[in-house]
Amino acid sequence: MSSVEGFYKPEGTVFYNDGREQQLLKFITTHPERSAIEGSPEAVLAAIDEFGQTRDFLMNVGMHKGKIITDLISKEQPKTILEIGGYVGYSAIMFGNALRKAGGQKYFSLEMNPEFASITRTLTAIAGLDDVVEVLEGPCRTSLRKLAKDNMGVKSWDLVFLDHAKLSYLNDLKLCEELGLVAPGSIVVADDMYRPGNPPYSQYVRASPSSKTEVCSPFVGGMSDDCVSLGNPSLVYRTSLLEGLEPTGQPVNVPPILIELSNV
Ligand SMILES: C[S@@+](CC[C@H](N)C(=O)[O-])C[C@H]1O[C@@H](n2cnc3c(N)ncnc32)[C@H](O)[C@@H]1O
Repeated sequence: MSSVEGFYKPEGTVFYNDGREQQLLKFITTHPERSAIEGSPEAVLAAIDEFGQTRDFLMNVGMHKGKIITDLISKEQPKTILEIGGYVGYSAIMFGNALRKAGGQKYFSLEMNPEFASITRTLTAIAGLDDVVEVLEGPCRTSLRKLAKDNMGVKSWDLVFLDHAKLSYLNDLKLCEELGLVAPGSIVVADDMYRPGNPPYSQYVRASPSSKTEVCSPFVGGMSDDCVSLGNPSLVYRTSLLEGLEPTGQPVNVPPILIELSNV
């Protein structure tokens, strides 16, 4: 399978955690342009894209969908961004850079795989963003509780980017709501809303407080157990679906609706 010029290699059946992430790290740290890459988020992103285009597919948000979100960051000027699902740091570098340019302060990236978290730390340091981007390693539900407890100077997050296990989006958004990490004024961006799609998530962010309360009744006001979150049914989102291209390019028969933007 060959890649289309400017696009990543096709995804394949096995598409991560098969050694390619370590190969990416080596590719960047031994890159012939290494001295030019140092301290430049744009050059690190270009080198990651070069790997995706010439060596192996990477499950990054990619430059096309990424631009939708960097434009949003420039427009909305969040001070804080929380990302769930960091992988090797592509989105943390792209959005952490946009956050810094917009005058923001803190980008937290939650990643449960220790090897991926370590690669993100190394690549964000090479990009010169280690003062902005902080990686929290471990399952996100543990990290979210830690963030809420420690406060980190941030009560609720201005922008939350969901890009981890799609089936967990809704339960983890509800935990963010319960913990007050998502509150009025927050923007929630959810990736991959067409492929593979996420009907329970989409229905929830469009539902009225009364219908959400009805579903939770009689437990509203109580906290969830460790596994299942009830959320905060009183929150109302203004929601829109945005179109973007996958890093591999867009197959003609797949509608390109990929990102869901929800303002509380
Ligand atoms: C699609 S990748 C993220 C890509 C990244 N946002 C980017 O665009 O560069 C999804 C990541 O979420 C992580 N992940 C999945 N479930 C998680 C969880 N419960 N807690 C933390 N990380 C999780 C995976 O290990 C994987 O690295």
